[in-house]
Amino acid sequence: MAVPTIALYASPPSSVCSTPHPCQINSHSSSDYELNSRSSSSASSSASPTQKPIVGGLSCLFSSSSVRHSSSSSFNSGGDELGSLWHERGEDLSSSFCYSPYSSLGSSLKCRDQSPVSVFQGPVSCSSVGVGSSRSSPMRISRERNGDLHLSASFRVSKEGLFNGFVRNALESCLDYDSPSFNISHSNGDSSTGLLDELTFNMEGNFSEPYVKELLLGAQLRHKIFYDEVVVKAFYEAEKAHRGQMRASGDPYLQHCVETAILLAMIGANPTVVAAGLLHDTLDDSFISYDYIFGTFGARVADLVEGVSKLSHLSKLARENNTASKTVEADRLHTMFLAMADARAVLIKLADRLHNMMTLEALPPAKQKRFAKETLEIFVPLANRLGISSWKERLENLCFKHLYPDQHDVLSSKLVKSFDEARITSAVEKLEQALKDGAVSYHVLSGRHKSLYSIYCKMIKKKLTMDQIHDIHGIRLIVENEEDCYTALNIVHELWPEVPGKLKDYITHPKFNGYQSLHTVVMGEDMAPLEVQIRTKEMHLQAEFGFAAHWRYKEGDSEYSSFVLQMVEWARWVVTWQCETMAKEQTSSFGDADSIRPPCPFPSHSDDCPYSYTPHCIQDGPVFVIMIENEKMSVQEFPASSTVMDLLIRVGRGSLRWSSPYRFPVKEELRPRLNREPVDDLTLKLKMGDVVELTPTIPDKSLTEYREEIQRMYDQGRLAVSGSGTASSRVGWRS
Ligand SMILES: Nc1nc2c(ncn2[C@@H]2O[C@H](COP(=O)(O)OP(=O)(O)OP(=O)(O)O)[C@@H](O)[C@H]2O)c(=O)[nH]1
Ligand SMILES: Nc1ncnc2c1ncn2[C@@H]1O[C@H](COP(=O)(O)OP(=O)(O)OP(=O)(O)O)[C@@H](O)[C@H]1O
Repeated sequence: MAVPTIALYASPPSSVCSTPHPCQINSHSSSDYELNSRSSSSASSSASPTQKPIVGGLSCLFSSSSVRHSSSSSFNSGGDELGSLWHERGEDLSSSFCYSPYSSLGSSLKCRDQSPVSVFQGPVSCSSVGVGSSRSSPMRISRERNGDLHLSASFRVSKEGLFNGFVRNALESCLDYDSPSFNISHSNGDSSTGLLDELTFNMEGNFSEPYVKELLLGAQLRHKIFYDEVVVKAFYEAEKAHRGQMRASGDPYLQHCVETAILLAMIGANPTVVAAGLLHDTLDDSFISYDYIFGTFGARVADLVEGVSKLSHLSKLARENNTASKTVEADRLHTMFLAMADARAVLIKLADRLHNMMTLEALPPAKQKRFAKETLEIFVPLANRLGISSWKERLENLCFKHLYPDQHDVLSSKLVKSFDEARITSAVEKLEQALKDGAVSYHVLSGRHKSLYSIYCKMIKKKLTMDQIHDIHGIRLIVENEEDCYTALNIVHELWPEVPGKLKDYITHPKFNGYQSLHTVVMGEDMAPLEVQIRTKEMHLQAEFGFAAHWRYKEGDSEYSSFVLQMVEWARWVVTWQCETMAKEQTSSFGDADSIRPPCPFPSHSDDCPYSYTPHCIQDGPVFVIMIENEKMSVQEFPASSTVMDLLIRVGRGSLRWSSPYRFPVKEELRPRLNREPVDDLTLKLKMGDVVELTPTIPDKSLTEYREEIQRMYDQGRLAVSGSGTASSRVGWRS
């Protein structure tokens, strides 16, 4: 059988996988990589596990046909062109896998009342187990030291164990994030429960179409948060706002809002965030105003929706200007996204994009590629930095599929044979028993499949065939102390034969970034390679949050300012806090958090704490602003307290003509615009995420004068008006 090769011609972002962009490697160059796989045609028809539609929490979504609403019209979102999409498949290939050691356990896990889960990338993650064999969710597996195997719940256990101390302290400093169900801010800054009364309304009769009710009931089946009064009310408002609007697929626009909100609920977002998720497009795409949302839901929801709208605007600007294709600017963009908006607005934007990517099929191929490229450049790094590994992997895999369909098909067909969920499950069980026998206690024992895109990047980066990648199946063990690491390593090597030359002792010889862990590769079941990582909880914290944080490791050799690091760290805390606290009722029964208390409590780290951050870094850190000059967009970095004048000076427009109070351009058209408003005061301080537009350089005449001149020319007959055509085609120069 002919061995297909991967043609390498497109570009994953260097900022995410520190892999050379495939586009930097010529197609069919010497670095073509053999996959030893079946042909891509057979790939596409085979039932690859990688081709299972992976929908995370969406696996038990009601079928779109049940809510299909016939209309041929489509609505184009203002904030994000993708807003006009919806595809009834609603799900797509992801190389995240759901594997369940006990099928009965797996099938018994219902999506209903899905517990919120932490969003952190880490040894374990979860989302609901698919209902029905063909729909599985991204999933990792873990075992606690008490031996209980957890699927969704296990995630909570490990994170609770590792981070509860941080979270508990974070709670005290982040009261701002309380659910509006209990605490809604009024415009005067007061908080009260007064609005709750207003929120009570009769759902019956509010919905003009039966599908609307079905949508809500479907969401409620998926997650109990959709019974929350604020969420139901947001659903109702979103329905009113988007009534009659359709996606390109012909499905109701509301469905996209609901699915975005479900994605958020599945990672543990609270009612405020889920409500904002439902309303996320209303400012851009409907008659609803900020004030209305503010008055109806309070400041928190309104600010989040506004934050998402701003992010949509910026991402559209970036997409149109291809800004994020430049590494430095992309990096600034990512930081700006995190810094300018509440991290939860970024979460909502990510959920919105994930659902849009899952339904990309409705767009023409050229647009699919454009959005996939932007997603890889902007949104995947954001998900990576926030530590939402399940979304990151799904976004990556979807981008991979649209940007490099041939490579994707080849690789996924190969993986039909390689991925073996049961292999990891059985390895986890075997090691667990051996650890018990050897009296080695542990905090977390977890396993994961490497994602399709991650495998692809690694093949390219290291010039490997797929068979040479040894960590497609991996398990990770977190133990109490260093001694246990080595004891556990011996146990692993007694269980399975070691692959020579693959043992790495980063405990005795830490990596330059401080990363510590023991790595070994063994020949596991069926003599397939299995990577085992063993570390202590402190080493793990360092690997997740410290200098050796996984997101930085994945982004490669980029240099980050301390500001960038602080922003990312802060955003990660906020997001984790958000999701952890929402799971309070779930977490109480799990784990002994105190046994793994982090070195110092969040948010007041000690000076030398490796996980420290400065909460108010925004005030001293640089400011990133979007500058649009001659219709070109760039992301500029300025020191704190810089003004509009500083920006003008940088671009060579800070001449006396601009700065003198007497010679400030009188004409509005000639003034720089700050967030769409003409600037009167050039000493205005720039803020993170500001958009500064510079008008075309017209040295002496204002646009008004030009208009007057054109009018004069017209009056003098130098401008001809043709007798036919549309208004826009009627005026032309007469030679
Ligand atoms: N967080 C974090 N994880 C790391 C770091 N370095 C390595 N890892 C993890 O350890 C795994 C294997 O790293 P190594 O044993 O050094 O292997 P390698 O030389 O990069 O290449 P392979 O052996 O081909 O995987 C990676 O896939 C990561 O999961 C780091 O600096 N930070
Ligand atoms: N052996 C393992 N057991 C459990 N989780 C792992 C293991 N190796 C990596 N992970 C986790 O799996 C997630 C996905 O990692 P991924 O496989 O994409 O990259 P990586 O293994 O960290 O790096 P690379 O591709 O450079 O080898 C990360 O959260 C990572 O920490």
